[in-house]
Amino acid sequence: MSLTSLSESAAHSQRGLSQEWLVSVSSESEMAMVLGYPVDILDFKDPSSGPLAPSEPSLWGLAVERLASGGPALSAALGEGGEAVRLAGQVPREFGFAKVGPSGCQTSMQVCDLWQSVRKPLADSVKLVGVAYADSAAAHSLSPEEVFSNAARFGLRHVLVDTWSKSGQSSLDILGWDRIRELSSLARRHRLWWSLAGSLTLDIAMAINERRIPVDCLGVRGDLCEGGRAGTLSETRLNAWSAMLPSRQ
Ligand SMILES: O=C[C@H](O)COP(=O)(O)O
Repeated sequence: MSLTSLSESAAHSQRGLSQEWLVSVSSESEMAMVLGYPVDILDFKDPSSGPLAPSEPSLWGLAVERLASGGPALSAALGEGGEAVRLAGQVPREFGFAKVGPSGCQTSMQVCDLWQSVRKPLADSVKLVGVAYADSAAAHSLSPEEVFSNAARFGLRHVLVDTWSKSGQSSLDILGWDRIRELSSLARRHRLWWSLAGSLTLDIAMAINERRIPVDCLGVRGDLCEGGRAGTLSETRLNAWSAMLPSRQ
């Protein structure tokens, strides 16, 4: 869909997005820009270095200073494996969430060991989010269904489905509607808050709502940028998404 038709459909549609909205930012200036929009979760990552690559921890500290008097919940991408374990202790206790990638974890024991190692140095106030990759074979990781079940058994309350390859294929392209609906049921059954991300577009977000699939949060980066997810955030695209969040206008 072109940007013009995107804005038109947003402006004229009676439909809206009912989920929480997570937006990933990579710099102080992007953070400042996004704070002008009705974002629920401000997520920090370095999109040019991988699906879940961490931004500089100094940016986390700046966010805490900037949002001392309130604002969206803060989230830090910690990367995968050992990198996440090393960084976990630096996540400020004011952050709401820390996300760890499961690439290379091909058994329940491996993913639970990773969560255990990351959770230990995390402040108690920071909720650990178990990430599942839609393209799990490419990431050499457990499937989203397996991650959800393990997360529930391990005691996590938050999971996020993302894409590992960032090849342009969305989570929907990879999983299809039936599997997304089943993941939704699985999350409900396990009482997990779940977020869907992975090259989501506004069209996909609207289709999720039209189909009334219970997703708690939609995570976005690429569709808000000019020049791909490693490019720059676009006010036009942020406006188009915001216009679909009528309850928060
Ligand atoms: O956590 C959410 C991700 O940053 C989504 O990134 P993406 O929309 O570029 O796949």
